[in-house]
Amino acid sequence: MIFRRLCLSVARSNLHLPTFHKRIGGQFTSTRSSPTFFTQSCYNPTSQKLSVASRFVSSNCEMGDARRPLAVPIPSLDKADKNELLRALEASVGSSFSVEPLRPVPNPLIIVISGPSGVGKDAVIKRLREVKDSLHFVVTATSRPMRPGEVDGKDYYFVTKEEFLSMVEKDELLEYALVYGDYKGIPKQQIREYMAKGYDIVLRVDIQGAQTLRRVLGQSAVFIFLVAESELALVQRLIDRKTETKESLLVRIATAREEVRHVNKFDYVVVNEEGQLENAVKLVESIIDAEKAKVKQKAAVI
Ligand SMILES: Nc1ncnc2c1ncn2[C@@H]1O[C@H](COP(=O)(O)OP(=O)(O)OP(=O)(O)O)[C@@H](O)[C@H]1O
Repeated sequence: MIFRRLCLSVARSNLHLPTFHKRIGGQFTSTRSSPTFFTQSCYNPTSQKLSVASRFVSSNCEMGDARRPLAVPIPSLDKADKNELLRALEASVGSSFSVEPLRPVPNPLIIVISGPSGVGKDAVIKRLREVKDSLHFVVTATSRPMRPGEVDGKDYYFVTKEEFLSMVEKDELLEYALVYGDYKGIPKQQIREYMAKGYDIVLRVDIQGAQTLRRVLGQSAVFIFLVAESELALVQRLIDRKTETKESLLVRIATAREEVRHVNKFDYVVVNEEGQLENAVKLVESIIDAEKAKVKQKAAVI
């Protein structure tokens, strides 16, 4: 009888080998252990007897797999050495504890930062650059003249109108627009390259650009609308920047009035309050962190 039971155990164990999960190149694979690797026994609470199928897993247990008490002795928790305890627990549950991250690898994220002229998009991005290193800030191509202090290839790619139109022709831009008489556009190749390296991508666009990107990317990107605490604060900021003529100042103010109405097309709104740049940056960081922690990840394809 005992011999028959042992044979049954052995035969069944070949169908119920413990499965070990390994991750190779971002994919999960399952590997079955060799039947000689594993030792487990089964406790029969009714008879108080142990039936041991040495060196094999027995599927002949009468209790649920996860909760059944096992014959592998677990040392006392307050006295045992941690490694010894871990080994005993592994033997009891039937597999070694994996060091693979339990969180799935997050997809690269595209973050679109937009808002009216003068609200502080550049200022927020400049600070984000300093505090968060997993981000790639896409360098926009523009046909507008360089402002004092700006660096070609860092702040923008400064190109002529002809060069810009040639990029449009070759479909090299994700989005482009004519803004206050100058072209601005986002090179696709740069995004692809950095997403492939695992970076999250930050795009800085005006409202017009954000609307186009929403059409192109839909819900596959995160859209953040930056606002000042009031219209007055925004105008004062533009005046203080001293980059505008009287005419362009008036155009920017009129445009800003229209633009704030588009806030409901964005996913998040962040107030960049006077003297509180740091708070705005922190909120943008938190938005990115929360998006990266989402179970259902966005998956942008450029
Ligand atoms: N929280 C803040 N408090 C005070 N000043 C700020 C704040 N944020 C930005 N500024 C200043 O406001 C001015 C406008 O900011 P910035 O140039 O970053 O705006 P922008 O949205 O990028 O404008 P544009 O779209 O016209 O390029 C700058 O002089 C900047 O230093």
